[in-house]
Amino acid sequence: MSNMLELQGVTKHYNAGKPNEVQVLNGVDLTVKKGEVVALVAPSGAGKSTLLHIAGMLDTARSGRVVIDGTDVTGLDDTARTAMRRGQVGFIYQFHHLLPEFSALENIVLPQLANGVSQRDAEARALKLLTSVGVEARADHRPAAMSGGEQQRVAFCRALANRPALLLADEPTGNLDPATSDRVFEALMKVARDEGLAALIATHNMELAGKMDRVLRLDNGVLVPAT
Ligand SMILES: Nc1ncnc2c1ncn2[C@@H]1O[C@H](COP(=O)(O)OP(=O)(O)OP(=O)(O)O)[C@@H](O)[C@H]1O
Repeated sequence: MSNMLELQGVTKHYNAGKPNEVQVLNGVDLTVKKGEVVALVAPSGAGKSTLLHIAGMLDTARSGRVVIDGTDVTGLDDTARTAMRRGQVGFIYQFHHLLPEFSALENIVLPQLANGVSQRDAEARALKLLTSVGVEARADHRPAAMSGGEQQRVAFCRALANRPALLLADEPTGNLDPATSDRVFEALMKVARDEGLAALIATHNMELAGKMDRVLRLDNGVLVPAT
């Protein structure tokens, strides 16, 4: 299996050099292979979001290397990083961030149109994704007319709309009740498997973490296998 995401010796400090300096990442090494779903667990404030932002090129490390699908993105300029992110990375957050004035289907179609896909192909892809997570009956609903679990499944479809190779998720089921969280997670795993994604999923839920291929814990700024 090929490596989709590699972090080598990644460090991150906030307010570097100031009295309120916070050292969050102290040399993170990580490899996620194509088709592998990895759980990231840690107490609140340990640096999970920081790590996901660096892995997804939304933030930069102080030192170390980030390699996505064989490309070292560490030294890329903003334009190249944005292009790489749009093409390769899908994000899901705790809150869905769907566009409120558009339907579920349109929320998944729009990022594809922005990427040059035809309306017809974008709609076909959107419907296929909605069907695979069991919310195709809500295709014409706006986010406000869907349940939290449905909204989150749509957000998941949107993250996958442009066929990213890497999925990064920050507490994707953190806002849902346990039964809904399980359902959304099962859908997420199924599609991740079907599409051969590499995924790094931060969660506080150890039961869900245990269903992934590997569980890593962020401990004092480094990643260790969770026991
Ligand atoms: N822009 C910033 N400036 C200064 N400190 C920051 C900044 N962003 C995050 N931090 C600090 O860095 C640490 C890690 O934050 P981060 O959001 O990555 O943690 P987390 O593990 O995702 O937490 P949670 O589970 O609560 O979301 C925290 O102590 C936080 O206060």
